[in-house]
Amino acid sequence: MRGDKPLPAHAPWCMGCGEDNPNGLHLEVHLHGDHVYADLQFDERHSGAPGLAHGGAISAACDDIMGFTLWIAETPAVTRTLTVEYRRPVPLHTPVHITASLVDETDRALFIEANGTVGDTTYFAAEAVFVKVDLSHFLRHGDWGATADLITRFFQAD
Ligand SMILES: CCCCCCCCCCCC(=O)SCCNC(=O)CCNC(=O)[C@H](O)C(C)(C)COP(=O)(O)OP(=O)(O)OC[C@H]1O[C@@H](n2cnc3c(N)ncnc32)[C@H](O)[C@@H]1OP(=O)(O)O
Repeated sequence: MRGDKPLPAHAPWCMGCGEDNPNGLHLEVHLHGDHVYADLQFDERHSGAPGLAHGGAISAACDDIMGFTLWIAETPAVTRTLTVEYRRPVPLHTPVHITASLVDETDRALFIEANGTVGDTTYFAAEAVFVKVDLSHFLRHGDWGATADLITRFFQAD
């Protein structure tokens, strides 16, 4: 059983967890046992209907935290499908606890679930399939320096 451990952001400008992205969600993700978690509050940068979080922002939070189960799976992978069930509207400036865990795995695919709660109530839940990729996936689209930084962040939490 792994202890509680902070994980590094995917990248400084990552919209989900990057510390340098002024409009990001700034997720601070921890590994705890067989799951990862973060506590966040949506604000006006993430609003949809007045006073409520945008569905896309909620989806982004799910996608990003699921991207931290890669430390559990110990493999790079990217989102192939993501389904979000929006059970209740999420008010801005409200503490949300979000968790994600790896529920199954094949040679190429990771099956991941996420859950967002306010208090004891689930406000949203998500399922995703991530497909394992090798590092060339990132090198094809990012510059070498940024990709090296990504790889360093991925392995520094070991
Ligand atoms: C340093 C690291 C840091 C890691 C840092 C990670 C950062 C994460 C950030 C958060 C997450 C993101 O935002 S990720 C960004 C959003 N996602 C993307 O940009 C991905 C775009 N899509 C792609 O690049 C591509 O479609 C891939 C790589 C996902 C897959 O391409 P492909 O390899 O040609 O795909 P394909 O052959 O069809 O499928 C591969 C295998 O997966 C299986 N598969 C595919 N879909 C499914 C499915 N729904 N359910 C079951 N299995 C499936 C197939 O059967 C196949 O198995 P078999 O027949 O081989 O057995």
